[in-house]
Parts: sequence; C-alpha cells; structure tokens
Amino acid sequence: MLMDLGEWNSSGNGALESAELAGGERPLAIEARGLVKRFDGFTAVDGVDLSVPEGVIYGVLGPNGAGKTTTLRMLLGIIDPDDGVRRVLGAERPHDVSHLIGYLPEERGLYPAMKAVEAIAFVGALRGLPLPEGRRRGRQLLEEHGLGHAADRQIRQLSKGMAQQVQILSCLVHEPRLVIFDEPFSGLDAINQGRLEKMMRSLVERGTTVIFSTHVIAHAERLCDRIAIIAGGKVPFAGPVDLARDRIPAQVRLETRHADGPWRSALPADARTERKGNGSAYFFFALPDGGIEPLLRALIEGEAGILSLSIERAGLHDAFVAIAGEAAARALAENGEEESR
Ligand SMILES: Nc1ncnc2c1ncn2[C@@H]1O[C@H](COP(=O)(O)OP(=O)(O)OP(=O)(O)O)[C@@H](O)[C@H]1O
Repeated sequence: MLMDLGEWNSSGNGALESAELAGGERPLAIEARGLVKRFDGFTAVDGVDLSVPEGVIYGVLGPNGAGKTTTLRMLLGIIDPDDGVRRVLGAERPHDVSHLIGYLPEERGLYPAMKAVEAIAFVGALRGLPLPEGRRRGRQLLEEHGLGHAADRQIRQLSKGMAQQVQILSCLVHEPRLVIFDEPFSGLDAINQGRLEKMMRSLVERGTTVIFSTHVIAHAERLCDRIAIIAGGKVPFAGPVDLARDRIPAQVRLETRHADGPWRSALPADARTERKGNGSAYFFFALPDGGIEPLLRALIEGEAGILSLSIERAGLHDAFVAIAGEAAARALAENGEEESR
C-alpha cells in the first residue's frame, strides 16, 4: 500500500536519514521513501530511499541490472511504484511538475527525419515551451555547444554521438529546474564526455539540480556532491562522496630500512611485504582502526628506519566495488532463499 510522506516521516527512522543525508537546510528536489517495483513477481527495486537536495549534481551508481533506470522512471512518473512514495520538486505526482523537468532516457531516439533544431523545439513543446521560442533557443543551444552547423541537418544525418548531444540539449531547452540523465556519458567520445561534465557543472551553477545514472565511477567522482549506490534493487549507500570513500580503510604504504625487528608485531598481520635486495622492505596494509600514530611510535621506538610512508584514501571506484558487491551478493542470497521457500 502506498503511504504519504508525512506518514513516513513520522515513523522516525526515515526522518533522521533525510536530515542527515540532505545536507543542511537545502530544500529537497527529490524525496523518495521505500520505493518498490516488481515485474512479474521479480522485485527490481526493493525499498529505495533517496534524498536529493536542490542545486547539486547527484549520481545514481550501480552495476548492470541494479535498478537505476527503474528508479529514475518511478521518480519521473513514467511508471508507478508498487509501494513507497516520492515527492519531486514538492509534488507528489511527478506529472504535475513535468514542465520543470528535463529527461534523457536510456533508450536514445529523436525522430530521424526531423532537423536537429526542430527536434529540440519539439521536445521543448512537449514540456510546454511554444515552438517558435523552442526553435530560437534550440539554435542558440546548438551554437553554444559547437553544433551550430548541425542545426538544419536531419537527425538521421548525424553521427550517433552528435544525435545524443542534440538529445541532451533538447532536455534543457525549456530551462528545467531538475534534469535527469540516464547514462548520459555512454556513446560519447572522451572530448564530448568532458564537455558534458562541464555543461553539468554550469547547470548546477545556475541552480539546476542534475541527477544522472552511471556505472562509470570516474564521472561521479569528478562531478558529484552526493551519490546513491544501487545494487540488487536496494540502496546500500546514499550520501556525500567522501563518506562513501571512508567506508573502506585508507591504504598505507610503508618503506623501512630494516625488513625485520620486534616492531614488526605492530604491523597488521595481513600486511603485504616486499623485501628489497639491500635489506630494506615495503609494507602495504589497510590503515588500522586506531590510526597511524601507535604504529609510528612502535616503528620509531623499534628503530625500523622509516624511509617513506604514505596513506592513501580509498578511491570511489574501490568503495563502489566493495559496497555494491556486498549488497549485490546479499540480494542474490536473499532471492535464493525466497525461491527455495
Ligand atoms: N519492463 C520490465 N519488465 C521486466 N523486467 C524489467 C523491466 N524493466 C526492468 N526490468 C528488470 O529490472 C531489473 C533492473 O533493471 P534496470 O533497467 O532498472 O537496471 P539498471 O540498473 O538501469 O541497469 P543497466 O545499468 O544495465 O541499464 C533488471 O533485472 C531488469 O531486467
């Protein structure tokens, strides 16, 4: 049964998460609680909570089949959830605010016979923008993004990447407050990926909220203020990128003049060792829970001869693999249990 957000918030637990994850006083562009979607008995999305503050770039990360597109479609009102609630730009029915939203679907496609500028104006018209204004803005957008030469060419005459860029611009022509891009980088070359990143940043500078899904973590790491990781239809992590990186310990790389000594007992038992010919050694291990200071003390007192020491925080890629991998394995095990019942 669907509940409303007020009801959900008063349950306590969710209100806490919402305040924690939304970051300060910013109003939320999107608030979703307990979204569930089933297809023929298969649960594709299984209780997704999302809080996206206005004016940020928010990444929805997940492996193939994780439930990203299904979640985005529920937020847009393209499909309805079987359970849970969502509020988009303050509206409980996403269709009421569709004129404020731009959307790039995972399946690309503009009418092949349309000219680029007409295609942009057409998408704008679907969002309530008068066609002549759509044509004017469309031409301007194409010029601004280095595609002025393509304005009067049919979509079928453009390369796949160019057509995708035109479609991305069509999402912006009505100057939406919220843009949802499903896998916007796939199909673009490295130069155009860079341009798209720049465009996303400038949208946010103007106050637009940008949500995009991806399985290319580097884009999210460069762009996002906040992310949600979806795996197996659930959200094992939602929040600031740094918080995700902190989910796995930093890696320590230590080089000592001596390879052995009583100080070795201060190193984690699973430290990987590489001995060098001159008697010195490298050690690689996860930063211990107690931090580096107790270890440093032992190394200094034991005269290990520290030659170099670096502590590297985990990248988002490694954090993603750990968080998503664990969640996907859990979902698989739960599904197996359900099937065997
Ligand atoms: N209309 C549908 N009918 C049946 N199953 C569906 C439908 N849409 C999605 N699914 C299933 O739901 C699961 C989640 O799909 P979804 O497209 O949301 O994943 P995704 O995270 O976007 O994946 P990808 O990164 O591969 O695009 C998949 O197992 C998919 O097969």
